[in-house]
Amino acid sequence: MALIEIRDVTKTYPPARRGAEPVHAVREVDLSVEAGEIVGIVGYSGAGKSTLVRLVNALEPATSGSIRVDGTEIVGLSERRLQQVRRGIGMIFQQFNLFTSRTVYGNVEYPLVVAGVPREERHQRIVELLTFVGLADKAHTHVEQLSGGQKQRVGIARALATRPAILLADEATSALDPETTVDVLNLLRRVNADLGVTILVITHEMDVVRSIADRVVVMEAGRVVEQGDAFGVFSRPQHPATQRFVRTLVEDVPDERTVEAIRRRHDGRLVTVSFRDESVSQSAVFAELVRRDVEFELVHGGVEQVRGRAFGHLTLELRGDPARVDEAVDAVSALVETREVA
Ligand SMILES: Nc1ncnc2c1ncn2[C@@H]1O[C@H](COP(=O)(O)OP(=O)(O)OP(=O)(O)O)[C@@H](O)[C@H]1O
Repeated sequence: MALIEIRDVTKTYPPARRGAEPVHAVREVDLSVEAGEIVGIVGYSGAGKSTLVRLVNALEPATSGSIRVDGTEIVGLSERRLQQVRRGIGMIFQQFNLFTSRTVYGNVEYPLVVAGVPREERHQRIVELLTFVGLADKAHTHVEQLSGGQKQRVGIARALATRPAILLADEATSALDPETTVDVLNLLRRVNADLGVTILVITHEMDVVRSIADRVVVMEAGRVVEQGDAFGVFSRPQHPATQRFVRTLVEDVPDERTVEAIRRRHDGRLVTVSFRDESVSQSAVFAELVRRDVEFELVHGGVEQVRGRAFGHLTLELRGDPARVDEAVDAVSALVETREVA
């Protein structure tokens, strides 16, 4: 059985005032998360991501449906039992939510004190955690003196203190600069690989999902509109919301207006080459062109990597002897998906 099983879950908030409509924050969501996975949940603001996370860690009750965490049904569970379930779930936030008046040590110690861990054992655990997140030398620094990236490391150490099986990261890198984001994502990857923690990453940044998620779940207006393994979702996005997200990373095939603009500067034959299979490299495609003396220029698009596999679309202008260009297009079409641009 999956570590987290969400079945037909709906969360409806009552109308804010009389005569207003109720808010359907999460609607009929089905989602399974296997132990050891890193799952990225993406969606624009208001899609229902944070609400879904609050339902999973039982900060709020679902209106209907079933949520099982490690086999325990949490919908309708008593507060006392919910506390036990919550202990198995760590959480990190965009704004870190640390105690600013305490030291790094004090922040990581807090959940251990709450869990009743004796002082000596607490100390060992804190040293171990701070070493793991690379802050052993900052134990006695006040968190307000730390950089954003360091604060999130403290957040991660604190979230892991009681050895949860699940870590929920709600926009955990959204307040960080790109370089620090990479560091924190690398740390999360180690949390997953070395400690076996299952991670749910909630974000509106596709780049974050691309670099860390095994599986992607796309939400819109409270619903899960698409989900699948990361490469599949990135290389063949089906839902318009997913397509919009993927376009934030790589350009799609050119639309009509783009083609018009390209045509103003390029009168050669235009072909879009789509990379959706890691076994074919760009250089293999280019070699087919070069071999036939076909000159080519990249006029639109780009290729990105997800977990080491390339995806994306390149629109090329091809010039040369027409028969050789035909031959080259046939050869390239045998390798990858191609499309003539009218
Ligand atoms: N406590 C609440 N009471 C009423 N409506 C709420 C409450 N919490 C969230 N909502 C509404 O539910 C919808 C989903 O919000 P949610 O915060 O889950 O979205 P999100 O995808 O996490 O977006 P963001 O990243 O902006 O937080 C929104 O329309 C929001 O206004």
